[in-house]
Amino acid sequence: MSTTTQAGARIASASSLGVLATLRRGVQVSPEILDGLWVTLALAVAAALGRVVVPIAVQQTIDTGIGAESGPDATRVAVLVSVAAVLLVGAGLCSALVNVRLFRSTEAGLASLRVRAFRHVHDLSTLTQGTERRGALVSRVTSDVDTISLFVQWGGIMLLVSVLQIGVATVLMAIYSWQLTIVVWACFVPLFLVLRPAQRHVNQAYTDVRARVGAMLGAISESVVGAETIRAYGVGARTARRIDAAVDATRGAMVRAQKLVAVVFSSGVLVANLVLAVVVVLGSYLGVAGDISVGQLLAFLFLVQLFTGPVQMATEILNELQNAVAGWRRVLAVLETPLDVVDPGADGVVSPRGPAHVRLERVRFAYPDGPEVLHGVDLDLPARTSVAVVGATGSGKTTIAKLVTRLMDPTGGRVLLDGVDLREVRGSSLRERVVLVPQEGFLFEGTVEENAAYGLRDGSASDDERRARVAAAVARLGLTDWVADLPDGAGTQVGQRGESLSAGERQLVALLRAYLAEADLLVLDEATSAVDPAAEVRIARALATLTAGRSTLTIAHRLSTAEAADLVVVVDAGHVVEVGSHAELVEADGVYAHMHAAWVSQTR
Ligand SMILES: Nc1ncnc2c1ncn2[C@@H]1O[C@H](COP(=O)(O)OP(=O)(O)OP(=O)(O)O)[C@@H](O)[C@H]1O
Repeated sequence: MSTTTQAGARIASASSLGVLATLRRGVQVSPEILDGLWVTLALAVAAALGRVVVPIAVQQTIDTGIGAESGPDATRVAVLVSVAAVLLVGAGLCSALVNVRLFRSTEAGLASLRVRAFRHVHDLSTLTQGTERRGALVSRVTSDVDTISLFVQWGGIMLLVSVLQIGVATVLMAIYSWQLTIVVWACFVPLFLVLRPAQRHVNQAYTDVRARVGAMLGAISESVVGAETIRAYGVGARTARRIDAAVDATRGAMVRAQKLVAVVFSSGVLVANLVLAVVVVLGSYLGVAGDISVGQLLAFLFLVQLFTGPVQMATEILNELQNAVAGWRRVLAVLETPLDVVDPGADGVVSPRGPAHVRLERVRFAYPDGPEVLHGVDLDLPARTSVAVVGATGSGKTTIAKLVTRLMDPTGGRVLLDGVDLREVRGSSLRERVVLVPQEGFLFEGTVEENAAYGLRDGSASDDERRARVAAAVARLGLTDWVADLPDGAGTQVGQRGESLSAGERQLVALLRAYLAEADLLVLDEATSAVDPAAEVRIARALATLTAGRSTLTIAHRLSTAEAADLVVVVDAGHVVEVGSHAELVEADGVYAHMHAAWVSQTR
């Protein structure tokens, strides 16, 4: 047994790009974030410049107003204060505008990122989706995008303003006293050097946090979806323990990340206070020596605070940045996961409607990371024929059905629809011609009628048309009595996932849906859930009408279905071992004949 390829791409836990490459790629994916960036930047520069108004005003007021050589000059003080007030109001306005503009552009960018990530998740085959827990996948499109939004709207602008503020403060400080400026930088440079490796640890810690949050959401959503089974088997305590462990792991990861951030933050505060003390002492000496005026020293102290503020904030910004980069990496990993079932789109062949003929040629298949489960299957399913696939559990029947409906592609060989490889058929055309009716059709919250109408291909049909077509299908499948007996007829609510209906009723809705789809080939995974005899008769009658004159491939769990089929295909451990009519196969006295004999002796 040799497997050359494997089906389904795995969704990586995170993209492997570095911080800058992640940001660059993130912006490429959501270019709306950059909309009007230059104006926003100009406003941010104005807002940052506004921050030095106070130190300059203080210095000017003291040195040239109050402490003027010719005595205090009240007019000059008044002018200085008025100009400073106007500039401060202007800077405040710029700052508000920056926030509004950033909020608008990032929300637009992130909304489109969410939509794109969701579409991509949707386009991934069920096989690829299955490589990650559903809840964790949802968290990539929701909470991971939120972390990006937090950073871009707050951290991003703070980063920008901080860098500008440090630059402007440095220039002004150097004008007042280059000696003290060197001292300030000399104290902060080591801090920057320490921050760099710390940043890598914080980065790792936040990647861990995002992964744990995803795992936690996965565990929680699984326990909500599987609530009935959990209750039925009384495994609530075990499930609770699993969730507790996931919550605890998330808490642990967060605490670890926050501890790192706290250490970095405290060292920033410590250095900032140290610098202020050093500047006061050295500044006093320089003042006595006549190298700096009182106004300049006071202004310098203000500037030191302007300088240290962003440096301390840098740790918090770093925090947000790491969180955002970790989130961005996880979202990008989804977008970078290649589609394994690629729709050729407009380049694809439009398969003409009419009786469908399917051929499988040397089809091989292996699930991701699994052994080969189909070993070179050859099969011819003529048009307008009802085919029943039978075989032991795990023999590969469902796998064949998924390949014929192109929920996944074979890892070897090809599946042909009217002579054309399914990989070359346009997705919309394939969906029009081939419909899979799963054992348990998923019902959406809504009415019986709305759920049946999911089968309709014409999305533009009006409500009245839809209602009329559903009613016609109900009549055609002989379900008028059943619908009339429902509490609100076709308008009866099915509840979440159809849980207000019985298993048999859910099957009827699924059959209505399949009938409305008007497919040329129906692939039916026969329901195994037992229903009462009356429902059984109703389902059988509806099925007979649904399949009449159509090509059908049924995964038969009951041999009565095989008895009624035109052709029976027997699958055993990934090989097709017999093909023929029921009578022929019984006559041949092979695998099928023995299965049938065993079944007859048990049931009749
Ligand atoms: N998603 C999956 N990932 C990995 N292995 C899988 C997956 N689905 C099925 N398999 C394996 O592939 C083999 C064939 O499975 P398949 O579902 O086609 O069997 P089946 O004949 O339809 O069985 P049943 O009658 O129980 O539905 C089995 O060994 C099964 O364990």
